[in-house]
Amino acid sequence: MDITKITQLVGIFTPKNWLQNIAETNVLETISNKDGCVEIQIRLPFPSLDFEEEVKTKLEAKVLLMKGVDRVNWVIKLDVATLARCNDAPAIKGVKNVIAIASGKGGVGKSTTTVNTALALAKMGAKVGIMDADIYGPSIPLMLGVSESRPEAYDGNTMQAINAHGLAVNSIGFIALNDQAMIWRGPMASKALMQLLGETHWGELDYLFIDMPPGTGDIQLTLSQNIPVTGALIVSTPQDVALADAAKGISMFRQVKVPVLGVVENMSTHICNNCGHEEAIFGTGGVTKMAARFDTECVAQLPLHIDLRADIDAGIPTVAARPDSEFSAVYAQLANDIVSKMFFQTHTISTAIPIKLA
Ligand SMILES: Nc1ncnc2c1ncn2[C@@H]1O[C@H](COP(=O)(O)OP(=O)(O)OP(=O)(O)O)[C@@H](O)[C@H]1O
Repeated sequence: MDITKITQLVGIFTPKNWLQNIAETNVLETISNKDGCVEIQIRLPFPSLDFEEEVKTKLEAKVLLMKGVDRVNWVIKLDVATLARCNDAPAIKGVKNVIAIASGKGGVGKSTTTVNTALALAKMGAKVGIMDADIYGPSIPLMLGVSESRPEAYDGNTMQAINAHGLAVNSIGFIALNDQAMIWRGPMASKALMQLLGETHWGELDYLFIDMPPGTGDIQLTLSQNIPVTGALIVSTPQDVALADAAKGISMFRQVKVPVLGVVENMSTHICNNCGHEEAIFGTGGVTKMAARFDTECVAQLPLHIDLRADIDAGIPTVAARPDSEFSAVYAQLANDIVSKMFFQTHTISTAIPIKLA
């Protein structure tokens, strides 16, 4: 059995991006052969469905054709890389990477996308958290079924994030009750949100999602400038009014040099629960066209469907409630695409000593 040949095959069956970066990613740890069993050890720098489908299956088939090989044993370890933060912002303690989820317009499904994508990533083996920074409607606790919980003190300076469906969660809604946050002036709101981010004990996280307040005003601009993000994901419906605001969101992130990972088209079509008829009630192709105009892409399309709404209202988002549904598959692909895009778009850094944010 020729180990060099297997190493070459790893390169051949590695998807485009992986191939270019194979040396840099050090994906392949060791290959050994004992009594006809080839053991291939892989260390993945981000969770990847593509690896499983595009590399593992094809590679295994080829290796099994080699003389003297009768089985392949895979040892796949996930060791998520810490990626460069925009503007070299200081890290949040324990958090490797931060993804901001934003929308120009309210009510387009930003929080629904956040919880389902975060759950999909956690299912792929990553340690994931969500910070709900939506001062106008902090809905994450409700969507994850923990609206009655309150974070407890971790030490004198920090709060312990709440565990919901395996995600570490904190929300401005836990802290500012009775719509108090909505009436905060810009600087007050930004300060409170930065404090919440820095004074939460998140534990060890590979990815922290930030559910941003909708809009592109002072608060959103200050946050996108100060939160140590790796990338931002925009959510929009295909409706013209939402698209115009989503475009403003892209421009805002670009202005503060935050890479935009793409745009999710939510409520892409309406699927009738009775007859399955699909109708583009908000128009078609809007997000793809707008994204192309802004030199980015539509990364996922989710229909308007009663299950997505009902699951969220019951506090068990679809990815947790219906793991085998077609919606869960779309969220898994979305999670896969954004983490791989982030990895290949920027560079890995060593885990920096965090500086207190607040
Ligand atoms: N694809 C979908 N199918 C069915 N219902 C959806 C879908 N996406 C979102 N919803 C529902 O639409 C409502 C608004 O969604 P959500 O709270 O996620 O939007 P948002 O953009 O975060 O709102 P805001 O930030 O303004 O509070 C929720 O009741 C949610 O359950």
